[in-house]
Amino acid sequence: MPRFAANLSMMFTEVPFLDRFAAAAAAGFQAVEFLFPYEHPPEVVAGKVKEAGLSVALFNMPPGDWAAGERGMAAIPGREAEFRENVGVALRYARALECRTLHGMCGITTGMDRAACEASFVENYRFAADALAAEGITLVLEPINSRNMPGYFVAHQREGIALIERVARPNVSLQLDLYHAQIMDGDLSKLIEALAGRFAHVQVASVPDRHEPDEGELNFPHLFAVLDRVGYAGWIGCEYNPRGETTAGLGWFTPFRAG
Ligand SMILES: O=C(O)C(=O)[C@@H](O)CO
Ligand SMILES: [Mg+2]
Repeated sequence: MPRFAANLSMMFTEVPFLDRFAAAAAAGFQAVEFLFPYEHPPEVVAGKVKEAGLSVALFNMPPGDWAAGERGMAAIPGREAEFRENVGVALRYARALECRTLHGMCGITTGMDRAACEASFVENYRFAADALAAEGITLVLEPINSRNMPGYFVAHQREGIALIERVARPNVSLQLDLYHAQIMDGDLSKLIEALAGRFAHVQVASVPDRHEPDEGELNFPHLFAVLDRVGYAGWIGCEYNPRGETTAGLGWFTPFRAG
């Protein structure tokens, strides 16, 4: 049975960030994920998580200057000191939120020397993985489609796997976002089977419009069954932009609600 985490950066945006935890719980979610919690102190976010009785499935390490177009720095040569400092920041939040999976965004690497970017990525991910291992935290790498994020360091799932193999740390894994995977790779049933055991987090949204997983070119009941069949027992993040009001679009979730 798939287990879904509401993505609070995209869902329940009718209310301020700190109120989205209660809204997700009221809608029947038992877990949440979000991009960045850093505008609020860790203990404040942790209080909201606790009050709502939720688990935090995933969040991202600080990405640099998001408003200026930065999308992480794990693969940006020259930004190693900042990346490493951010490991400490993310770790403080992960401890407070009891979150065991962190996504380290890599950056836009257009025009940069690929070998230098890969070398920086491997060293940065090793550093982060070693720091997080002591806390039982897994670091995940997410390939992101080149239509929504042109120039992002990694766009294809198998490219992500090859990079993870180079990092060679047991607590580094793939974040399999089926929205990006469909756009860049396709053949999702076989892809999930081929990657089974090598992804630690899954995300979903319809393709091409990134809405609820009940429309578009993907057959979600089938894909959820494939994830079950290959033994994936982790969270599935609902990283979609609701078509309208968030709760009005949750019909697809009714069969999966707990209780
Ligand atoms: O865009 C996505 O997909 C994500 O999962 C984000 O964490 C990265 O922008
Ligand atoms: Mg994603």
